[in-house]
Amino acid sequence: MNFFKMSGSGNDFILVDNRGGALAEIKDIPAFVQAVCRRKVSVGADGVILVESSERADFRWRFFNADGSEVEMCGNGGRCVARFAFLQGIAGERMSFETVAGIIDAEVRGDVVKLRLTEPSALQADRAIPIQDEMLTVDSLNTGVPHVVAFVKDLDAFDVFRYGRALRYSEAYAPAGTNANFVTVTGPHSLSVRTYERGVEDETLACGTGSVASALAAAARGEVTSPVEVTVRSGEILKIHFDKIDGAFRNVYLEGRVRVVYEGRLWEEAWQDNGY
Ligand SMILES: N[C@@H](CCC[C@H](N)C(=O)O)C(=O)O
Repeated sequence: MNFFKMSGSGNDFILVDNRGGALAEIKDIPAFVQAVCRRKVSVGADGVILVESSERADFRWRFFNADGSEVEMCGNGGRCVARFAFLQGIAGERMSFETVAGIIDAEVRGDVVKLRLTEPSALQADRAIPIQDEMLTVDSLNTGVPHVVAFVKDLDAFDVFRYGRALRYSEAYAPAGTNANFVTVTGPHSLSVRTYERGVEDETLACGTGSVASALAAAARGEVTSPVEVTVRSGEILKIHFDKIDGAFRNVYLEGRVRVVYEGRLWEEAWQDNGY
């Protein structure tokens, strides 16, 4: 099975063109995803992206987190799949693709990809969530997948794993759970963000929809205005553009660099008997 390994600002993915049935022999796709995403004994990735045919857009995708869960959307994965589709001749520089969250428009310019995301949900501000013996105040919104955003003073020293995991499994967000973003505002158009991702169950080096959620939460507080540059854990910068119309966020774009790491052929040993 041929595949690409790509990185969207540090969020890394395995991409397979499944339009011709490359995965037809795989009976349990979530188990396959868990196996190939396992680092050190297989390819290793934060998720797997399957490109399939669509009657409504240039293609449709299925997006799986590393734990095998299939979710509605992924911003960095969406940027990777757009460049993949362009490089593979599946779509031109401007394209649209179908996701569970809705149709996403994308534009590829060299290694920079810009997505127009679906409309975000209304933001719910200042909810106090109990975490062991403390309360953490968060904003929440859905930018394709669910996110909470907490503003913190010392982002480098912050225990993203501990608080992120507690929020992800908090009863307040059950049963779906949530991704959790920790944010410091660094200027009127800039933020630093660290994200604990549901389905990876760890901090990742970048999260596109999380960066967007963070920018919108900061804008709702009047701390930033569009465009917003978000520095993610990898050190790369994601650019977020949006309009704020009567208090609601519209025309939300996510832009940044996408790297093709390698292309190759998966051997069966990549997903068989490697611990799953
Ligand atoms: N990394 C992604 C988000 C992927 C999905 C997320 N882990 C979830 O389960 O909601 C992004 O770049 O947006």
